[in-house]
Amino acid sequence: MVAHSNIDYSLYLVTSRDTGILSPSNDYFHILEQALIGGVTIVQIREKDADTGEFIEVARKSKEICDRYKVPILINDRIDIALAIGAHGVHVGQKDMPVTTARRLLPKNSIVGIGSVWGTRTKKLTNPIVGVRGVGSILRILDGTDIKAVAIGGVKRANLLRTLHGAVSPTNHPLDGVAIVSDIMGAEDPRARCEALSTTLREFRDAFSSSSTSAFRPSTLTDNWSTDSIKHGVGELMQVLRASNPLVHQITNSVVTTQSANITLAVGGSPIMATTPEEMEDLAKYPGALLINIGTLTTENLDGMFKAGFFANVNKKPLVCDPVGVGATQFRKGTVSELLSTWQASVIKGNAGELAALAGSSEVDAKGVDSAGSFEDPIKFVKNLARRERCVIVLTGVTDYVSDGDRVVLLKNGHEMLGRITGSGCMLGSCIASFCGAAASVGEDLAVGRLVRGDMFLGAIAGILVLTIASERAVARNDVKGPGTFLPALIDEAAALKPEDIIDAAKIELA
Ligand SMILES: Nc1ncnc2c1ncn2[C@@H]1O[C@H](COP(=O)(O)OP(=O)(O)OP(=O)(O)O)[C@@H](O)[C@H]1O
Ligand SMILES: Cc1ncsc1CCO
Repeated sequence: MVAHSNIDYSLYLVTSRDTGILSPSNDYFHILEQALIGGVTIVQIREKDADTGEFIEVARKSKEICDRYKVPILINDRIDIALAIGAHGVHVGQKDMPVTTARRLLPKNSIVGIGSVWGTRTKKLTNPIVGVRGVGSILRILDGTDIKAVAIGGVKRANLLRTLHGAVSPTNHPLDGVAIVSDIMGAEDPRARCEALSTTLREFRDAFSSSSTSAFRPSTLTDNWSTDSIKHGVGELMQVLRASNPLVHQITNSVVTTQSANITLAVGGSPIMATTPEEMEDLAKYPGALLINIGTLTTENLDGMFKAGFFANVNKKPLVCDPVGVGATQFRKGTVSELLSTWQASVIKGNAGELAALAGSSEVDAKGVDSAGSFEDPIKFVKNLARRERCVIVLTGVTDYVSDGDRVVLLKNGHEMLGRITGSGCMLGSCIASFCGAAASVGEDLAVGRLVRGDMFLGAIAGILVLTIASERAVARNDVKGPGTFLPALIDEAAALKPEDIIDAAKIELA
């Protein structure tokens, strides 16, 4: 923690002369200068093993370089050295001080480091990993203060946008910056690395400040949205999906794999049900979307889920998460929490039991993969959860609720026959992923500074309307006698559905 005013903390370099970190072709002072040219906004000199004389020497020379670029310099831990070289401040590591205490004790213009966000190579972790979502909760405690906060621990180019996106409180309090060691000090080209980091920071800030609510709202529906504009938007997206035929990569459960692949084909997507971790990076390069459904979770298929989601974020692809049965066991709960701390979902869908478990609410119980109740105020629930998880939330049931944290849409189509076959929720996940893939294919203009291309809110609504309206049409057929004949008829009706059918049949309410 340091006390200083008017400092831009956004790209905060913490130095290291550890030969295990520095790339062999680069000299420490060269790296520092290149990093400053590349856009570092503040430097903290950290020396692990140097004696006082050597520390002063390194600090003095580093300050000369920082002064040339008018970038403030802080010294780690050593007030004497900070005073000796005329540094702008000192970083005093108050290791275990809780943020609530820091909030009370810290002087004006202080800064706290929140971490570790990710694992890190630079030190043995003394702080537990708080995870990106954990940073958001800590930032909330700093609401109403002028204490600045930077995220520390394992932040790097590959996870920077995900870190910035996720590390925002539900009250919309963002980070002031990120502290980075090895991703800069160990880079082959530290200047290029810092330029890339600065660009991401700037683009995120612009996207964040240009949005009336929050930068995670990946939606094109304007403030003039209406049930009509939604219906027409969905109709257009149906055409886009059939024309663009996006790859819909699904890691799903063994109960529903075939019917999920078939419903994906019916709505216009191209399914691939690949689970092996080694394939995830390549698959993420194709345009389309990813669905992760934990219905038959095993320790073996977890690695693929972590990797697939990570690469989906890197490529700004829609990621739909279906936390099937998350309330049923501790294993599922722990795993979903870890998955959501690692990657950012674009849409999370679940029934009341699943979403209550995810939110840590005891209001609705789960009965295995089914829900045993409903929320008293589902509108408030989905809105709050969307804000906390920083994505679109779909709560399924007789009425489906969709929220982006700002708006809530109620969708009242569907038939009770959907509750009489297994995997209707899972097929809904496939439909949502397919439509989000279509939305991404026309959403390039929404991608800058955001973690996903395209309008995920409309994608989620489209997936629900298509499946539920197809279910109504299937039940109305003479050849459908019960759940057994319903399933193939549902797939047929989804394949035959036209945009006009949505416009005629959609039952939409705006909350
Ligand atoms: N009784 C009903 N009336 C209308 N629609 C329904 C009904 N039951 C389910 N649905 C629709 O079915 C879709 C799936 O929702 P549901 O809540 O059944 O998922 P789920 O419990 O996750 O399913 P599963 O575990 O079988 O995959 C939603 O779009 C929902 O609107
Ligand atoms: C029945 C069932 N069990 C695990 S996944 C699944 C499919 C519906 O969610």
